Amino acid sequence: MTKIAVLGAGKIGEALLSGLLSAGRRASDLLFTERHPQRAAELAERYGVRAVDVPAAAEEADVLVVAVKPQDIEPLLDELEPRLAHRGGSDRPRSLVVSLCAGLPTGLFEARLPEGTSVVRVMPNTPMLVGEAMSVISAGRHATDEQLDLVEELLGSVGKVRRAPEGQQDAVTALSGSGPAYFFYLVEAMIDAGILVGIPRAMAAELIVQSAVGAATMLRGAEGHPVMLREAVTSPAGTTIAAIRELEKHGVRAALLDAIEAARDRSVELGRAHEIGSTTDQG
Ligand SMILES: NC(=O)C1=CN([C@@H]2O[C@H](COP(=O)(O)OP(=O)(O)OC[C@H]3O[C@@H](n4cnc5c(N)ncnc54)[C@H](O)[C@@H]3O)[C@@H](O)[C@H]2O)C=CC1
Ligand SMILES: O=C(O)[C@@H]1CCC=N1
Repeated sequence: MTKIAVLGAGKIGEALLSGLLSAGRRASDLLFTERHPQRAAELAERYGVRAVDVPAAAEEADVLVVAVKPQDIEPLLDELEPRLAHRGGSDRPRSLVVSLCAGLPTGLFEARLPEGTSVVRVMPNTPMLVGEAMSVISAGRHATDEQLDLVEELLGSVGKVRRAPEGQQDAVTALSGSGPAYFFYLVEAMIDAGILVGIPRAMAAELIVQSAVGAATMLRGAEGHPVMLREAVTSPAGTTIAAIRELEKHGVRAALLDAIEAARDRSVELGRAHEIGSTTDQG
């Protein structure tokens, strides 16, 4: 069985470990590294997965999933490079490197890791925790079709997967990578509105969350385009159109366009901060 090591077990790293276990992968086929010992101990206890250091991960794993913040990538690459070079000298195939890092191009990994290292860039999202991730994958220069198939299979066990050219990854990051946060933000604001119109918080939360689940299920089903679904809720001289007028007046649609464009731009900036010779802020 393919052995997978998650390098950096924060929010998305944990979501991946948890999702792979729920999908039936054996704990003994998973490893992780985590620089905070207390966090490492908690996760090892919770999931029964072994915490190791980077050299052990590079030695044992077939797939190395990089899940540290883009700002933390440099020291990790420094640590990984000699280990992958060492493994390249043995009979075993070199590990496949899968990056989940927002903004970082496959070219960065290829430039910093031993010549010929296969890299796949992935933008997942946190619904991976419940087997409902949306992941978009792009091959680096040396990744083979078989390696891309392997990554697709891995991520397919924790949600939906699409392939896209790497040039689209910054936009993808802004849409589906960050996307769950926009929905959580909306739900939070709608619950507050429930309080404003006199509904107790717990009940407001139940009404809104179930409406979100129902709406998402309809969107995913055969029912059609979001405009048609919205029109079906919007009665002449009714309540919904009164609300929509306010949303339009407050520029919510324009705010979403600007927000997603800003997220795309930030992803590009995170990548640029790691260009060779760059002195720009990496935060
Ligand atoms: N949180 C999200 O919704 C998504 C995050 N991502 C990407 O995933 C990556 C991780 O994001 P989060 O999980 O949110 O961040 P996080 O900060 O929760 O997790 C990163 C973890 O890596 C550990 N770490 C840092 N350097 C390390 C090293 N050298 N060795 C071992 N462990 C190390 C940190 O202690 C931390 O626990 C980022 O690059 C982000 O762009 C991608 C898609 C969605
Ligand atoms: O906010 C971020 O930078 C990460 C990438 C996509 C979602 N979370």
